[in-house]
Formats: sequence, structure tokens, C-alpha cells
Amino acid sequence: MIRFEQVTKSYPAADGRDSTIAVDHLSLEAPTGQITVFVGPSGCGKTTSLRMINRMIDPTSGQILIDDQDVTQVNPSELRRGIGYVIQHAGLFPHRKVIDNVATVPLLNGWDKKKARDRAHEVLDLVGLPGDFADRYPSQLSGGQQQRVGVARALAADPPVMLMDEPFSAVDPVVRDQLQDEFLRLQSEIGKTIIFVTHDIDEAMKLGDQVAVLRVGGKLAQIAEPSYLLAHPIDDFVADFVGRDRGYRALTFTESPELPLAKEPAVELGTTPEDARSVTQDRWLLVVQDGRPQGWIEPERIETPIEPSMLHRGGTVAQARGPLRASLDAALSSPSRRGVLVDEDGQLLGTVRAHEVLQAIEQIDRPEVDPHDIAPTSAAAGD
Ligand SMILES: Nc1ncnc2c1ncn2[C@@H]1O[C@H](COP(=O)(O)OP(=O)(O)OP(=O)(O)O)[C@@H](O)[C@H]1O
Repeated sequence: MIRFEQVTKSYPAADGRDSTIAVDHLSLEAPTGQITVFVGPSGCGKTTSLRMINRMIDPTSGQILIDDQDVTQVNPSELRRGIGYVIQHAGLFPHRKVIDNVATVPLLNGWDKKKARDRAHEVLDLVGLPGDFADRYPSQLSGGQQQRVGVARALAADPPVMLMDEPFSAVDPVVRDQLQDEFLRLQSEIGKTIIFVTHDIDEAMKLGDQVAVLRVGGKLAQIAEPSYLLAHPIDDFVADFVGRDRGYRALTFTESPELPLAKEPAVELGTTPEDARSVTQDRWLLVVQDGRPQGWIEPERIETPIEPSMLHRGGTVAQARGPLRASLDAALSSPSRRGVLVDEDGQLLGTVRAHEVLQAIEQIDRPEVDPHDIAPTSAAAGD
């Protein structure tokens, strides 16, 4: 566990008078094996807080403890070798090949060259970069691939703690989404204690086991699990920061209960117009391939056997036991207004309508206000 105890950092001003308080009496705990996200507007002290953990910056007062050991009692280079560090733009050494970038820390830790390179190959594989990337230079990789190398390098010495400062911010939204998904999959395998800094509330909510919202001046506004933060923001600042559509977004963290599924007639790709029309009187007909939904079609408007290019693919398909938000979205986005639900293998189970999902939502309890959660948070908010 990483513990901040009343940590303050102030920077002296250039003119020697008023100093900037970057972090103000920050107290929080980042549990072992979990992802704690620091989020907040620009200048709220996220990076400063992160860098005090590996002593790139020392606090003005207060203490940071990793597994009960005060970090200021550990030699900085030794400390850093036990802490993975990933930054925006990856920060790779441009003149070293990918493999040598990744092997850096194991070599510093005194591993022999072969063992360090074997380990580097292993972690590159872990982050989804196949063998032939190892001998490239960073400039020969895409932004997303460079970030993966950055993560691989941080993981190479298998540190128990990882610090990640906006690691996915410099890539486009589609790649970012992909990197986030892979990062969550990886974390489910490796279970590191991670502090992750971002200014993007969606990223924070997606990745964090708990999310610490900081306000400018380096004060902790609230720390809680994402679903709790959405349901019970402690004040207007947090409510605004987590977003106006937070009621809807909270459904991301609620698993769908058993929804009343209607049996949906469906035909396979390749079905003739006559056969398709004989299956339903409805305007819309669902098309599947080997039982997996592919899209919707209007049987009255087709003249040839059904091909993929003829399908309306606008509607999302949701997993029956996935988040409620996905089930509702499936119903709202479907041209037939019937949301398609599938099992874990993508096989069609049936359809559900938006009002039925809403009925299920009505019956679900919101996260309760826990007085133990609120008390320290209010104190930490300090106003
Ligand atoms: N070396 C420094 N000297 C003086 N002031 C500094 C120094 N580093 C940071 N600050 C100030 O401390 C405050 C917190 O900075 P920090 O970089 O930790 O914020 P941040 O939340 O990470 O911001 P961003 O999201 O913009 O990166 C800011 O007001 C910043 O100007």
C-alpha cells in the first residue's frame, strides 16, 4: 500500500516572496494491487504528487510510505528501480533499439545481458508487441506502439509499484481506448499497485479502482470508487468535474440484472427475399451469421439474397450480463428499437426494449452513502 500522510509541496516563487502550493496536506491510501487514479484540472498537483512517490520531487512536509516504509529513508536510485514509471510520449531512448530500451532497468539491477534480453522479450510479448518490433528504433513505431514499449520498460524489472503519468494522452481516441482495454487486461494478470495520473475523467472512471479528484491548489476534493463518485459527488466542484451525464454514465458500473428477453426471429446471411419476408411481418428483421447478430434489414426493400453490405449496422449489440449502460444503449440505438443481447460467445439470446431496461434500472439500489467514506473525505476537502 502507498500512503500519503499530510503531504505538502510548495515551490518558492522566483521573486522569493509568495510560494506556489502545488500539493496541500494530501492524505490518502492507494491499496496494494489496485489502480488509484489522480484526476483534476490542469495545475492541481497531480504530477507533483506522483513524482513525490519515487522522489523525483521531495515533499516540503508530510510523509509518503510504501508498505509502511518512508520513501525518504530509501536511496532514490534504489527506490526508483523498484518502481515502474511511464510517462506521456513514452520517453524512450531514441538511439536505442526497443529491446535495449526495455532491458534498461533489469541491466541496472545487475542482471546478465541474456537474462535481461529474455525478460525484455517476455514483457514485449505481454504488452502485445510481437518479436520483430524488438530490433526497431522508437522512431520506427507508431505513438500507440511507443506507449506499449513504455509500459513494457516499466514492467521489465517486475516492480510491485507502477507510476503512470498521462501515459495514453498523446494518442488518438481510438488507439487510447484500445490501450486502456489492454492495460486493464494486463493489470488483471499482473495485479500491480498503480497510481495513474490523467486529466480525462472518462479515463479515470474506466481505469480506476478508486479515483482521487484533486482541485487547484493541490487539495483532495474526494476519493472513492467510480460508481460512488458518480452517485455521490461531495460538492459542486466534483459534480461538475465528473460530468453532467453522470446518472447515465453510472450505469457503466452496474451489471445488468436478468432482463425480460423477447425471442427475436432471425435469418442467416444469404437468405432469399421471399424467405426473409415469410419470417416476419415487422419492418425490421435481424440477420445473423452462425447465430451471431450481424445487423438489421428491411425485408420489403430487398431484391437479392442478403449480403453484409445490405445490413443496417447502427445498433450496438450488448452482452446480457454486461453493464446496464450497454443494454440501454443497444435498445436506444437499434433501428427496430429492440436492443440485441448476446451471450459471452456473441450468440443471440433475444431482444429488449428501452422501457424494460429502464424498469430494471428503477429496481436497482444506488450505492449507499457510507459515513466512513464521507467523514475523512470532508476533512480532506478542508473547506
Ligand atoms: N518546478 C516548479 N516550480 C514552481 N512551480 C511549479 C513547479 N512544478 C510545478 N509547479 C506548479 O505547481 C502546481 C502543480 O503542478 P503539477 O504539474 O503537479 O500539476 P498537474 O495537475 O500535473 O498539471 P497538468 O495536468 O497541467 O500537468 C502548478 O501550479 C505548477 O505551476
